[in-house]
Amino acid sequence: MPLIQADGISIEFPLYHVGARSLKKRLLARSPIRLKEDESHRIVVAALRDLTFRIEPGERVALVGSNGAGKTTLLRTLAGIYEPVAGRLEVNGTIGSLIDPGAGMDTEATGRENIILRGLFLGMSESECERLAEEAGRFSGLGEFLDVPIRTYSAGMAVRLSFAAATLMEPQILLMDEWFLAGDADFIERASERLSQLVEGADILVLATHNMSIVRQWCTRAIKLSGGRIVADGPVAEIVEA
Ligand SMILES: Nc1ncnc2c1ncn2[C@@H]1O[C@H](COP(=O)(O)OP(=O)(O)OP(=O)(O)O)[C@@H](O)[C@H]1O
Repeated sequence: MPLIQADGISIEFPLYHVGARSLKKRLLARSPIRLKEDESHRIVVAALRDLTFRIEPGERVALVGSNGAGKTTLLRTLAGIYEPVAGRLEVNGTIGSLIDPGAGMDTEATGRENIILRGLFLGMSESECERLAEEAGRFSGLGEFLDVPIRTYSAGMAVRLSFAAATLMEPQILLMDEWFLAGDADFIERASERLSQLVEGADILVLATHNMSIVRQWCTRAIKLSGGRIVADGPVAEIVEA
């Protein structure tokens, strides 16, 4: 059964450039909450602090909170990109991740090659992968750029390809950062039907966003983060003011 269970998870990022004692002292004096010294005497950013929650099948969860609250860090942690320094995280189910465009892709390979590699990794046949790559190319509108290395893509082109790649599979758990919902109007219009299918097909949605109308439209529950902690968790109507 798809499920996310987090028990007291914390994420810290070491700031390697802070060597000088005077700078350390100044940083710690200014921000005693988010910045701290770890046991190896490194200054670290406490990005997520002691989070405990459980997400069951059928739940569509919005991660809300101001800039730097920890939303993207939590999404990346659920995707397995970051490892908690403390606590226990269990994520059961296949994951579809619309967090960082181009993540998990080979930048030297072309868009087509990346789609084919992903399909093969998912156990599809070569001919099926070829067909999906064609379809992804059509859908993303990349045209001849489908056959050039993705390191040459613009940010918008990388989003289009990542979106097409993510919709090739039907994940049980869909993790999404709101800027995947941004982009040029023409693409969003074409993508919206596919996005709805993707969301509807997933057992669990976790979406990080600042856009409260998207939260009301898509989500059933909201987890509000502030300073890396959970400060509220409940039905959207309770957490998000009208
Ligand atoms: N790679 C990193 N190295 C150091 N600090 C980081 C890193 N990634 C995030 N942080 C810090 O972790 C904290 C949480 O950042 P995060 O990007 O998760 O916030 P957010 O809620 O997604 O913000 P926004 O709404 O601005 O996207 C911030 O203090 C940020 O500076």
